[in-house]
Amino acid sequence: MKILSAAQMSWVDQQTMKDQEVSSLDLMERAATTVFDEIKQLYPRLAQYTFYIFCGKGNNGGDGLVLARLLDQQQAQVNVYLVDATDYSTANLANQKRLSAHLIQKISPDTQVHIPAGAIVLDCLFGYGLKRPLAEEWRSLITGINCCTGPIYAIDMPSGLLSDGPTAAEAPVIQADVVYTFQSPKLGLLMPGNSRWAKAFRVLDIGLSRSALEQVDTIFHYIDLALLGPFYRKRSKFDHKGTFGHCLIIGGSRGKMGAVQLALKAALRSGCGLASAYIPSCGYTSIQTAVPEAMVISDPEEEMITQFPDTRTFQSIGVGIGMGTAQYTIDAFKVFIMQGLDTALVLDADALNILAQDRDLWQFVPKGSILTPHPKELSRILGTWQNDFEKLEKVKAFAEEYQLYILIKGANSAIVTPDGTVYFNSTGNVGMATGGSGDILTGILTALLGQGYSSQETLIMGVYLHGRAADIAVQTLGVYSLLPSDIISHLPAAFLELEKQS
Ligand SMILES: NC(=O)C1=CN([C@@H]2O[C@H](COP(=O)(O)OP(=O)(O)OC[C@H]3O[C@@H](n4cnc5c(N)ncnc54)[C@H](O)[C@@H]3O)[C@@H](O)[C@H]2O)[C@@H](O)CC1
Ligand SMILES: Nc1ncnc2c1ncn2[C@@H]1O[C@H](COP(=O)(O)OP(=O)(O)O)[C@@H](O)[C@H]1O
Ligand SMILES: [K+]
Repeated sequence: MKILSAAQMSWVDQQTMKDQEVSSLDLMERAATTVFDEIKQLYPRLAQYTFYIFCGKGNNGGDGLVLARLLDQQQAQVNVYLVDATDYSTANLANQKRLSAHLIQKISPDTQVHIPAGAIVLDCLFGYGLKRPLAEEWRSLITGINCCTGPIYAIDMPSGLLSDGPTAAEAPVIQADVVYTFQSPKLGLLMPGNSRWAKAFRVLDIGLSRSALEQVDTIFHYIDLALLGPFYRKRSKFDHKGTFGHCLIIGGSRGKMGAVQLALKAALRSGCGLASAYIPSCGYTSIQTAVPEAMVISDPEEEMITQFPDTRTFQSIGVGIGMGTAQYTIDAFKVFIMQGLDTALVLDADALNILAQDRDLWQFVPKGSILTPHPKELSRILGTWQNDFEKLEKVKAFAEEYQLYILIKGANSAIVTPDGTVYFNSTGNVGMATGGSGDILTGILTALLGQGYSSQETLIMGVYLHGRAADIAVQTLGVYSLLPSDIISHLPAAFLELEKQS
């Protein structure tokens, strides 16, 4: 799914009116009705609820006015607070007239509101039309709304949050529990720094012109199952273990051997033909026992890796998890990386930490390799950033300079390719915030790369399935109790969904 900017949304909006011969008013009715359907599903007995609907002067406010009419028709208690203006949009004005006047109360940006307990707030002050951060005069209204005890649903965007650029931490912005955004996710909804304003969002299909959506050119994409379908490979009857690659996980140190176990199990659940590990010798028995399907080569040293194996017979190599940064390991890793390998690697954890200490090493990392840093590892590599948008630019520049694929891990993990394309993940949940989740991802990615998927395909598919397995798992286990190993045990269900869709 494409992620569109405000300007692109506006263009698609205009094209839709032409292509489908509908008016702005029709489109607004359609958009607001999709939100109304969602709200009705959440609160089937609408007549028992009170809604506080805050409307601006543009089309986002127009959506709010339509919603107010639809809710009023279902006997919900409706209170509309409309910002007083002289320049309402045409569709906004038309919808004011279609609503009983006694429901509307005019307010100004500095009005202080008090929302009673139990009321539901619909935020329709500003959508993608917000051009710059809201001025100070809006603070009292926004703060009043944010102080409500009930849920806040934002229409299209939380008001005050910019769709395409950074919003200052201290800016007045609505803190939405759920954002119902139209047709395409907006960048502002995906950035971790904006999470207190957009706690969750849902993309609602409002039937905008397919051909217009296809024509829009963007570097930003949102990963869904449809994106994986075209490159997912079905297996044939005569395939054998040699077809699916021999993957190697290099990592582990005394006390951190579990990382390698998790990665191996995840690799085996992700379809590799053969899986091997290279580890310090203290882990030999535990790995052989815990993962009988895997083969183990051990370093002469007990506690840490002091030399790297000959990797020429492996189709893919994942390096760094649980590996530690003992000087012997650092020295051995440097020799390994400086030999000039011709296979793309999956580099995580301590492999990244070692590389981060010596910028001269990056030139030796094979082109097309995959880096999977979490935020701390990323800052060790790139230094600091002012906001998520600047972080993304820094990652893009680095990915291009060294021709690498970089995954910025977290909620809505972002894949950045060497040509500057960015894919945001749509799966995953906070239950994954437990040590070990990343080791599993390394296993999945190494297995997919070894099966011949390109680095880009590996990342799109691996990151999606990793999160999807966790999403399936939390349906029965919940976010508090989810263990990284539960992600592995639910990988089959995630793969089955993909198999069915393809
Ligand atoms: N295809 C679509 O995308 C559709 C969009 N619709 C709605 O229309 C919205 C966009 O409508 P508009 O373009 O009218 O924009 P908005 O309603 O988001 O806001 C625009 C108004 O806010 C003012 N404004 C912008 N920045 C400001 C600031 N910093 N301080 C004070 N005022 C500011 C503008 O001058 C303008 O009057 C979408 O977010 C969505 O809710 C739907 O009604 C129909 C379908
Ligand atoms: N709140 C969250 N929502 C979605 N995914 C998450 C969340 N927190 C963590 N994850 C995912 O879990 C994994 C954690 O990786 P990482 O921090 O490297 O863990 P570790 O190294 O301890 O195994 C990443 O893939 C990340 O995207
Ligand atoms: K809004």
